[in-house]
Amino acid sequence: MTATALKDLEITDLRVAFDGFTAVDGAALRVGPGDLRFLIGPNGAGKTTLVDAVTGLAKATGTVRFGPHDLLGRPVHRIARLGIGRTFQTATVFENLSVLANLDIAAGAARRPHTLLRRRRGVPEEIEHALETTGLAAARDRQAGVLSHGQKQWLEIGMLLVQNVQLLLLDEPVAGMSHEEREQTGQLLRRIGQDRTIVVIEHDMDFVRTFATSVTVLHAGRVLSEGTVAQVRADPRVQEVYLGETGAPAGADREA
Ligand SMILES: Nc1ncnc2c1ncn2[C@@H]1O[C@H](COP(=O)(O)OP(=O)(O)OP(=O)(O)O)[C@@H](O)[C@H]1O
Repeated sequence: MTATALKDLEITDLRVAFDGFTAVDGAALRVGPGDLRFLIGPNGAGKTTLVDAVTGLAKATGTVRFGPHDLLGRPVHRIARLGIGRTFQTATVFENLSVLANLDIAAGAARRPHTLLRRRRGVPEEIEHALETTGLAAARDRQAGVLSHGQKQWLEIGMLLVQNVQLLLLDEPVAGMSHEEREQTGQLLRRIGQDRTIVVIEHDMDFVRTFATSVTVLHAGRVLSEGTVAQVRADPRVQEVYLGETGAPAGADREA
């Protein structure tokens, strides 16, 4: 297996059912590092459920592999230990703690017990690096609760970076962000996506157009179309169920 394939996410025939309702119905996709993949589609298409299945939160059948590892059937914490992390639509940071403390706790989850016991002087290198990468270096001593919406999302991404996450699944990271924050988030994803595998669920088509290198369109739990932004926008099936001829999402309650 090549170094790149070691970080490939490969999903085949994925199915998730809730009480007889099939939310993901045979979805398949493959994505590797350096490819900023966006997962788009109407409300209820199964995007979040697909990510839940990859991260162990939803019971699924089919296969989900990350590099050499089969993920289905593994508990959430074991999947996390394989270097797989996600963010949710609402950032989950410790609001009463500083940015630095949040990163330290996240890094602690990935440290070995003997390293945890050792007294540490200064800020560990991986935390310093995450502060720089996410643009939060100047905000390191601020309480997470007073950060802007965008900064909280970046902190959450930073918390994944210090855990050395190699596959990131992000659920609508720019929802509620200012234009400038969106731009900064896109640049951040480009930076960290060079050597990590990233899948972003997104409704904001301006953001998708600017930053996606490839797009998977999900509809009714299946992959309807896949390709570059231009290719999926030109696909009549995508126009019919989601984007329309103007490229604006239909059937999504958030506007681009
Ligand atoms: N725990 C659950 N129990 C029952 N049905 C669920 C559950 N989670 C999701 N569903 C249903 O599965 C379908 C897919 O939901 P999902 O949240 O994955 O869609 P989505 O594409 O992420 O939508 P959105 O863009 O609105 O976030 C929906 O019809 C939803 O109501």
